[in-house]
Amino acid sequence: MSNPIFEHFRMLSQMYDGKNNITKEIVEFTQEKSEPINQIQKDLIDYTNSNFKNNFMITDIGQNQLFTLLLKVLNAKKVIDVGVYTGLSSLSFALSIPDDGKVIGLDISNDYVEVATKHWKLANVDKKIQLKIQDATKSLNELIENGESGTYDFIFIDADKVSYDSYYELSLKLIRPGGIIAIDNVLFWGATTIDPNNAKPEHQHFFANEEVNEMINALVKLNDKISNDTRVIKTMLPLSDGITLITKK
Ligand SMILES: C[S@@+](CC[C@H](N)C(=O)[O-])C[C@H]1O[C@@H](n2cnc3c(N)ncnc32)[C@H](O)[C@@H]1O
Repeated sequence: MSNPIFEHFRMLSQMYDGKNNITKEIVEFTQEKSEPINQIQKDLIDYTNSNFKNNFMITDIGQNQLFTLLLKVLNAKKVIDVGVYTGLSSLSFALSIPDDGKVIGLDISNDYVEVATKHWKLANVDKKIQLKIQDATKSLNELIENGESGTYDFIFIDADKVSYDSYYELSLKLIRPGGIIAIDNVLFWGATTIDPNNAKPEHQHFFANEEVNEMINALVKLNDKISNDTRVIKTMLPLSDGITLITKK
């Protein structure tokens, strides 16, 4: 897998390892002091890190600890995972919901299904996860057409950045009153906080790739839209690569 965009992302993720001026040691400290993840979650992280060059895509431990807490508080039974990858977020969701709960996992790629399902089976939660492999916008529209609007407790958005606005609008339809939508990568290694026209020389690398630029633009627009969106209550957390939590008014 020598996709040039992956190499660019790898460089960015290495440069911004101590994200948001919080050192790696501090981040690890917060994770150690939080609800522990289980051995299968740890194995899945290790397996992904050792076997996939695009391992920067996996959610981190702190995010999954947050999901565990939020799902318990919400008494969640129905969850949508928009962007499954090797299956960590779906695994965390499935572990946090009751036996009759369900996680709808949406991904466009078959490349990671085997790894994901293997770990879901090992954790004995595979029956709670329903995977749909096609464009996530199409899947979200299908859920709406199936009459599932207003029935989901939690929706995590972590797939194609340029499509985030569509995911957001469709999620607003699918989420129940009091449910939470979580949007990942809202900081994008800090790029969304920088004005490209006044970027310092050390930040120029963010805008050096057209495809990455398109993603940054989409995220900047969505961050602005959500911050002015009177339909919702929101909070942007500098956790991991930035995560915005949203509930409908
Ligand atoms: C950042 S990863 C998700 C990480 C995952 N949530 C985790 O916990 O590790 C993004 C995923 O979105 C998928 N993806 C990209 N474009 C998509 C699209 N248009 N529809 C559905 N999935 C898409 C990719 O195949 C990739 O697996």
